[in-house]
Amino acid sequence: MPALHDIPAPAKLNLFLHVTGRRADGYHLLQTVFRFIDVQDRIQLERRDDGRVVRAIDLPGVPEEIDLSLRAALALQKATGTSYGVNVALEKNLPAGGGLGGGSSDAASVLVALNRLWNTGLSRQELMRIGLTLGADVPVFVFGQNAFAEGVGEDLQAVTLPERWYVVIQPNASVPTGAIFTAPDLTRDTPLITIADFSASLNLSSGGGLTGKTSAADEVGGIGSVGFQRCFGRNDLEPVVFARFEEVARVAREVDALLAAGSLSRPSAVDSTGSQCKVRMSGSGACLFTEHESEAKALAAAQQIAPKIQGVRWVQATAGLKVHPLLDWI
Ligand SMILES: C[C@@](CO)(OP(=O)(O)O)[C@H](O)COP(=O)(O)OP(=O)(O)OC[C@H]1O[C@@H](n2ccc(N)nc2=O)[C@H](O)[C@@H]1O
Ligand SMILES: Nc1ncnc2c1ncn2[C@@H]1O[C@H](COP(=O)(O)OP(=O)(O)O)[C@@H](O)[C@H]1O
Repeated sequence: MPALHDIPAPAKLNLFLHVTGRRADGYHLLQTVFRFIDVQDRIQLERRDDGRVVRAIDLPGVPEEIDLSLRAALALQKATGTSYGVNVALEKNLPAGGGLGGGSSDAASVLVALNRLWNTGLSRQELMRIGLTLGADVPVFVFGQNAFAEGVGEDLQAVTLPERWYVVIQPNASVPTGAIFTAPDLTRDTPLITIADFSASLNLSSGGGLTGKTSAADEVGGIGSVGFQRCFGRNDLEPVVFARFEEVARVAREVDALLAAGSLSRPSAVDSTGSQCKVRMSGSGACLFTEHESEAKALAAAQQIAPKIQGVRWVQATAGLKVHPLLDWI
């Protein structure tokens, strides 16, 4: 039977995440930059002639009915009327519910790969539309490029990001996304920003900016123009998560203390006072990350964090990706 092996489903980070409003259906309007990173789930797909969608490997804690990799296959079947089915074997490496979009990425990779295996011939736009019915984070993984996102996360513009490495830290907590978005203390009125505002915060002197031009803000602020990137924006979900999950708040405090003491290999960005940017949460958490200018610095930081901060589930140094590995599959 035709099959596709070792299909990657990479994680994402939200470099910042602003909640700017709320729609009538309860979904929130966001502004965020999604960056793909080089840690991934892997998927094997075997085509079936009997139309069944079968899970070939159990995923503990995730029943079949909610498994986004299977739901994606069913959604593509429904949209195209294909008579094919598939065996789906998911090698899960990404922490579930970590704010790294693992389930969404699995769904996107299944959509893109099955579109090939089933010869269904849908366009990227059509696959993104199906993805959005599965979750707000799915379209960006089908889009395939690092992106500035608006709407509920589906209105995407590609961005070119500088080469960076990250340390991703998973505290011992699982954060339910829905409950964080409905929290009464979530602020939903962060002022809108533009891509140019974000671009201006990048290290333009190394050619990593989105526009390639030095902004007035860099020249006035000074720091952006001397080879540093400035901390940009914030994650509005962070205070809500920190107030409810003490473990996440504790790990963030302890990483920040290492940063303030200069014990961590220097991250890539600084704030307006010249201090290192604080550790930041991705999505609705619980994962936290720091950003670094080189692989060596990220590896060194990960090695320092792992023994000094007790009780974390996962610490990983990883590269930011230029594009999604399946970008040219559509
Ligand atoms: C917060 C983010 C940031 O990238 O990432 P994660 O933490 O999930 O990785 C996403 O917006 C999450 O996307 P995703 O996980 O696909 O969300 P969905 O399954 O569609 O929705 C989960 C829950 O979050 C709420 N939700 C989600 C997205 C959004 N823009 N507004 C919302 O209010 C939904 O109402 C739902 O209760
Ligand atoms: N294939 C999948 N992998 C991981 N989680 C999944 C999957 N399918 C459904 N889920 C459910 O989605 C929730 C969110 O998972 P995930 O997308 O990995 O994290 P997040 O949305 O925080 O980035 C999980 O808690 C789990 O119940």
